[in-house]
Amino acid sequence: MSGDSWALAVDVQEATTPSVQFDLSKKLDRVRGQRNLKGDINGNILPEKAENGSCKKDADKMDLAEQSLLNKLIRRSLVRNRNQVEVLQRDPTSPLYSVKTFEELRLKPELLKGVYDLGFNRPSKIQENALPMMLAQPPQNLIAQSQSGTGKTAAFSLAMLSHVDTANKWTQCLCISPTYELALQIGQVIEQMGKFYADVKLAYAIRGNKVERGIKLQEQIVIGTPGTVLDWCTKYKLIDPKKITMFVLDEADVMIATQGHRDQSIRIHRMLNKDCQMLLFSATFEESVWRFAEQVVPDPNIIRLKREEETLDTIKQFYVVCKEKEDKFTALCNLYGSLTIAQAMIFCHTRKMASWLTAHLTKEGHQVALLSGEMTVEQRASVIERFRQGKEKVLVTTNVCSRGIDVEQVSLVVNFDLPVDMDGNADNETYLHRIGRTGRFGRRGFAVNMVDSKHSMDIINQIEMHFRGSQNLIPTILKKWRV
Ligand SMILES: Nc1ncnc2c1ncn2[C@@H]1O[C@H](COP(=O)(O)OP(=O)(O)OP(=O)(O)O)[C@@H](O)[C@H]1O
Repeated sequence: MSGDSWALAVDVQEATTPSVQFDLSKKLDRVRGQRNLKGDINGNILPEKAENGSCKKDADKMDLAEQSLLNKLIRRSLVRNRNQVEVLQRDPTSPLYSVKTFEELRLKPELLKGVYDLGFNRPSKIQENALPMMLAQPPQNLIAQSQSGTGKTAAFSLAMLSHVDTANKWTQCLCISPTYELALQIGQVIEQMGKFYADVKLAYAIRGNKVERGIKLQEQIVIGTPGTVLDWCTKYKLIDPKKITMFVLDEADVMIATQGHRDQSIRIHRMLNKDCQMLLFSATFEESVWRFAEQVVPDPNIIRLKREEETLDTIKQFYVVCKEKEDKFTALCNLYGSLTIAQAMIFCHTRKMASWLTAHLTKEGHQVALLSGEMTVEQRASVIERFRQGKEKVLVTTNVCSRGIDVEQVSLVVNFDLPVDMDGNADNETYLHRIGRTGRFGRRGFAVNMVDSKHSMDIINQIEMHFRGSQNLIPTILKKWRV
């Protein structure tokens, strides 16, 4: 790899507080004037006079310097994470801001206890706005958009828990989500929040869950993936769809836009009563999907973000220019120190690429976990659980994990392959969901994108253009730093 083959794109001004910014900007100014770079173990970038050394030597020095800089940014940001949530919840421009307390949202005492037990002090903006709409009488439909990691799952989980009539021993709330992992995770949130509400019961309609045909479920809430939920309603007759009074679509845009999911979701929807309350949530809604949702959901309340509000400015985004796959691998190895400061997720386009990358990282002596679609559900559940517990610090995966997965400690997301749609164009929605695996609920996060061709440079440019807005300019965040 030559010294010019890749460069870490760092926007120091965006990524640091004013005092740090000054410090690092000065370093960058010095760095920009030099060809050869060297970093010390404290993450300081030291300029060095040009020598007659080989390209390899130059590259090594630059790698160390760039890696050190990123390590330093991440370490600093993690230290600042501690008070971040409280500060943001007092900032009216933040998606975490609210004027109300949980008490003012009139939650049942059992649920208030559950919320506080989880360590939540105040609701986020989406929770404050959506909960009164979801709990209003007569019931109202809702299509709601809020940035990744801002508490949507908690919001609709509280709505379902508040909605059920515990005297009735049949399924009243049905929630569907696109993946097995996500359904499990939502179920865990409901279980935690409902910990002090003993009479509410929950069932998981997910692959591998053994059930007896024809015996109606007594659980008031069912959470599952569309195929299994459909089977439980039709083939196994465990749920009477006519008795469902609250229907939640999580990651609603993908449920509508992906053909298999859409067909199944529509079939489930058609079986429900006309007056069943419908709640659709996602961090992203492409224009056409939004229009479709408005047609399907009668007279909905709408909570919608402006394009420029969709990105979180607590997630700092970079890109690394590489030549090819092997070069990306070298760049990734150079960043490995940054990946393991907290936890990291690395996204690949295909299962094959994810396996290749995992095998190569392992061969280099790095400890990484792999989660991809061809694994059994038991294997997938075990991998995600180990990652959640921090047993593995780096998870290599595909789009199967791009949405919803909530692991607080993830401080870095790497797009080893940039997200593209079937036509090879930028998949802006997936990009936002992938990087949203970090920066959860006000925490700071980093996203590093690997660019290895003119095509992938075009993709980055398309993503920049898509999210360009007056407030939150991705181009200013995705500035390239070339040495
Ligand atoms: N009011 C709150 N106070 C503190 N933490 C909260 C609050 N609400 C949610 N959280 C935490 O914030 C994290 C993100 O919440 P959640 O998973 O509900 O976000 P989301 O909007 O559904 O994310 P995504 O768009 O990725 O699906 C979780 O760890 C959750 O426990």
